[in-house]
Amino acid sequence: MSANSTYAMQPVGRAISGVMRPPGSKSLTNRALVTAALAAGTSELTGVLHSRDTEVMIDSLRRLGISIEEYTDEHRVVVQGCGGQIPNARADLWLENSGTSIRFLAAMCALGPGDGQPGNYRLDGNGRMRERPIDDLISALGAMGCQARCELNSGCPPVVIESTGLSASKVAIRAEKSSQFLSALLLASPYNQQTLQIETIGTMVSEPYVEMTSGVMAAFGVTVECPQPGTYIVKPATYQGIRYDIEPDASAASYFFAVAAITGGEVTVDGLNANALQGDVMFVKALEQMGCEVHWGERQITVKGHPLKGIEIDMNAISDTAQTLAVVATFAQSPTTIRNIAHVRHKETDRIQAVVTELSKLGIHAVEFEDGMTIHPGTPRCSESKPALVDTYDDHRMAMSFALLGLVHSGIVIDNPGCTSKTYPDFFADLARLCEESSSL
Ligand SMILES: O=C(O)C1=C[C@@H](OP(=O)(O)O)[C@@H](O)[C@H](O)C1
Ligand SMILES: C=C(OP(=O)(O)O)C(=O)O
Repeated sequence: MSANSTYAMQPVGRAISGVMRPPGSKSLTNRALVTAALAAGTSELTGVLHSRDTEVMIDSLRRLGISIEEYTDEHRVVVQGCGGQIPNARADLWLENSGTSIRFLAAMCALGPGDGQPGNYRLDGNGRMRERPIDDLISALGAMGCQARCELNSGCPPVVIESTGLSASKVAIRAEKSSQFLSALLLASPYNQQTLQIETIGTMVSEPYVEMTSGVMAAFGVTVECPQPGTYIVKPATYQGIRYDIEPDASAASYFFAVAAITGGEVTVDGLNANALQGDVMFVKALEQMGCEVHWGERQITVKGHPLKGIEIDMNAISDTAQTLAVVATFAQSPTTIRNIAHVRHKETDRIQAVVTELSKLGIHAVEFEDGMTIHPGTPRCSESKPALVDTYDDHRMAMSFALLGLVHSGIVIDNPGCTSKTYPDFFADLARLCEESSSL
């Protein structure tokens, strides 16, 4: 799909049922790539996501001198770890608009080449990335003994890191804008020269992602102690190369669960369960509150759609699914209010503003407030003969969530559908396949 194309959705006119397996988790793929790159020995990662966010990570790790073999058709990569000593002392890295990549790699670069010589690295991204904050992480890395700065003094990328390594016993990090700053520090922390105590300042957002980070680190042999909320202790250690299997992406799964919710069908997502490392599996609890039936299996989760009622919900912990829920909310019998997601204004776009703007353009009543939005039930003011173009703001989650509207209502056209390549290049093909297979059930 070219950047300028559009995708005209076709309403399905019936309940959609079926089984889906979304591609591998972006968050787990990018964590596992970093831990495998820093490990001693070889790692084999399976269930890997191949998308722009993981491509920029892999390309950057290679520029740092890490050897990575990709077997794209098998969703598998083999990584030769560097044991914590970055092979190349200089590199220019392009992270496009991948928050996980730029933040995790900034902390990794701060480890330097490990031979006493300074490493010199520059990390940059696209126009939107240059508006996404990173200064809280840069300050923490600076306090741990490296020269780290935002090149344009904007608090955002580009970032320049000069470092001979990290050595600190204690560091504080703000995690009110993004949990990725803390995750980045944790991922690099086993190679800090002393036992490191990290304290978070302020109220942390997106907390399940920090547990995910500890979970991946544990799989590669490093323990994160958490003696009390907001305190993390990591001892000097070396990740050990392993074979590691990545779960399907739970945020991507939210679109398929939503299909069941809005069409009254039954959709099963394979490869996820209540023990998943991804907090976003809990999106189905929001659907349950709205009236859906949820079955938690050992290796799958099923959502069955029923008439929906509006809810009040705090989505701080699962904010990547807030746009999905906002679209589902238009199908409910009463309004839904989503709160405590002010941090989503710093993502691929200002997601609160984008959702409210696009719903309002469609004639659906939606109200924006500082940390969330209220969505009223409604039907888009468009039809086959009078289609409506939904702006997606180069945000994959705007495209994937607003596509749902077009499964039920006529005339929904998604602008720049190719933006899903950030995390889910085959999204529209997979959605069409689910609908086709459902008709033959
Ligand atoms: O650590 C991660 O893998 C992520 C953390 C979240 O970001 P914030 O912590 O910035 O909310 C989430 O939105 C993002 O898609 C992935
Ligand atoms: C916010 C997202 O990504 P990132 O922060 O990794 O760019 C996302 O995938 O929704």
